Amino acid sequence: MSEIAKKRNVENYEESTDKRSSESVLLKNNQEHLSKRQRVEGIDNNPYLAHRQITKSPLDGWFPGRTTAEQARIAEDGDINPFTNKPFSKRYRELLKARRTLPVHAQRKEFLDLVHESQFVVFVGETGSGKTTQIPQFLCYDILPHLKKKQIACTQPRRVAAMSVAQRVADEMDFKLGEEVGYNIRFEDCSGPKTMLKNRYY
Ligand SMILES: Nc1ncnc2c1ncn2[C@@H]1O[C@H](COP(=O)(O)OP(=O)(O)OP(=O)(O)O)[C@@H](O)[C@H]1O
Repeated sequence: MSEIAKKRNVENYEESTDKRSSESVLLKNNQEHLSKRQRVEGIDNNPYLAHRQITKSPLDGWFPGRTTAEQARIAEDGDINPFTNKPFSKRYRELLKARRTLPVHAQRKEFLDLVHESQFVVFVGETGSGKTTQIPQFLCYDILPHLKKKQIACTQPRRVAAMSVAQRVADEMDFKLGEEVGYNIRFEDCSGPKTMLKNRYY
C-alpha cells in the first residue's frame, strides 16, 4: 500500500471513529430525555425506540372491581398518576401523607372486601374520618371508571359542598377540577368527557 493510500485509510478511520463517538454522545443525550422509569426498564432502553414513548401503566394487570388495597397503595405511591399518566406533583405527595392518617385508610382493605362481595354497603364513620373525600377515591382505584367511560356519582347536601368537595378531591388525586373530577349543581355543570367522579347537588 502506498504512503498516500495508507494516510487516506488512517484519515478515514479517524473520521469514522469521530463520527461514531459523536453519534454515541447524541444517543446518550437522547437517553437523558427518557424518564427514569424508561431507562430502568430494558424494553425502553433502546434509544432508537425513544420516539415511541413506550410506558407501562401502573394499572396494568388490574381487574376492575377486583383490586386490592395494596395495589392502590403502590399506585398512589408511584411516580406516575395512573389516570393521567403524568408525574405526580409535590402537592399531591403532601396531601397523600395527610390523607393516609385519616381513619378510613386503616379500613381500606375491609371496605374493598365488602364492596366486592355486596350489592349495597352502608358505611358509617365519625365526622372527619374521610367518608366524603376518600371513599370515592377508593372506588376510582377499584372500579377504574375511566376504562369504560363510567362515572361515579356522589350526592352532596349543599351546592357549596358539591363544589368544595370536588375541588378537594381533584387536588388530592392531582387532577384539574372539571376534568377527571367535576361537579354538577343546578344550572352549572363543571365536568368534561374525561370526568369519572362527579359531585352532584340538585
Ligand atoms: N377542602 C378541604 N380543605 C382542607 N381539608 C379538608 C377539605 N375537605 C376535607 N378536608 C379534611 O379532610 C378530612 C376528611 O374530610 P371528609 O369530609 O372526607 O370527612 P367525612 O368523614 O366525610 O366528614 P363528615 O361526616 O363531616 O362529612 C377532614 O379532616 C377534613 O378536615
